[in-house]
Amino acid sequence: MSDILDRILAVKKQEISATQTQKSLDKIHDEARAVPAPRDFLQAIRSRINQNHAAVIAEIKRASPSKGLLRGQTESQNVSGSGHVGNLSGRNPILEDFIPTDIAASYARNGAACLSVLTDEQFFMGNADFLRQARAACDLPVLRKDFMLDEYQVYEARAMGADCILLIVAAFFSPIFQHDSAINQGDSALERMHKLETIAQELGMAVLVEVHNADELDLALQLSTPLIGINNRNLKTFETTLDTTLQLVKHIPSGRIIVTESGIRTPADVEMMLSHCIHTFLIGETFMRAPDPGVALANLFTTNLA
Ligand SMILES: O=C(O)c1ccccc1NCC(=O)[C@H](O)[C@H](O)COP(=O)(O)O
Repeated sequence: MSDILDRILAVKKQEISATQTQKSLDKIHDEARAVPAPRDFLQAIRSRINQNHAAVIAEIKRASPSKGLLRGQTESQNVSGSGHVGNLSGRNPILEDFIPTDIAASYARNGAACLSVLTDEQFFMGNADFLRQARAACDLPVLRKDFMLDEYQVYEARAMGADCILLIVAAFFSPIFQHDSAINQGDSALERMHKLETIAQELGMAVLVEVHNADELDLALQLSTPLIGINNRNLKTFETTLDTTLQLVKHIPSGRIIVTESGIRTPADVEMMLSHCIHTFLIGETFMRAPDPGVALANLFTTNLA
C-alpha cells in the first residue's frame, strides 16, 4: 500500500461489502427516499457569498490520520446516543469535549454556510450518528465526509441525512479502484464518478469533487457539479501547502465554485485566498482545536468580501 488513501480505501471495500450483507441495496435505496428532503448546499454557499461573506464549510472531525485525536476523549464517549459524554464532573464539556450537537449549533450561530461531518470510523473516529446529531442541531446543509467508491455509499449518505457527498478523484485513480473488478465492475474512473454524481443529484444532493493535482482536475471538470474542492494536503506526506490551490485555480473555468480545503489556519491564509477570489473554505483542524469552534470561525473570518 503506497499511501494513506490506499489503506483507507482497502477498509472501505470491506465496509461496503459487510454493510450490504446487513442491509441490501434495495433497502438502503428505500431509506434514502424516505428521509426528509435535502437542504440546498449550493444555495447556502452562494447566499453567503452574495451577502459579501466568505462561505465556510465548517468541519466536525474528531481525529485524523495526520494529527491523531483533535478533540474530545477516546474513552467513555457515547457515540450512539445523544453524543454527550458521561461523567463530566470537574470538566467543561464545551471546552474539552467532542459534542457534535454543540459544535454544529456554534458553527451555525457564528456564520458557517454548511457543515462537513466525518463519518469514517476507523481513520477519523467519525460516525454516522455524528452527522445525524449535527444536522438535527441546526438548519445548515451537511456534507458527508467519507471515501466514496460505490453507489451504495451514496444512498447510505442520503439515508443518514446528508445534503452533499464528496467524490475524491484520487480514490478513482487508486490501485484498489483501477485493479479490483469487484470494486470497479468494469467502470472507468470517469464512468463511476458520473454514476455516483447522477445518483446524488437524483436524490437532491450536491456533489463536492475534490482534486490534488492537474490530472485529477481534468477529470473533475468533466462532471457537471459546480463545486470543485482543491485539497492542499499531500496524502503521501500529509504536508499542506496553500500553493496547491493557487496553482490549480488558474486552470478552472469561470462558473465553478472553488473550495480551498485543508491547512487554513490564520487570518493571513484567509486574506491570501480572498485576494485570489477564492471565497469558499473547508476547515476542520483549526476549529476543532479551539475551545469553541464557532467562535474560532468568527475570529478567522472578520473581513467582508471586496
Ligand atoms: O486530515 C487528514 O489527516 C486526512 C488524511 C487523509 C485523507 C484525508 C484527510 N483529511 C480530510 C480532509 O480533507 C480534511 O479533513 C479537510 O480538508 C479539512 O482539513 P483541515 O482544515 O486541515 O483539518
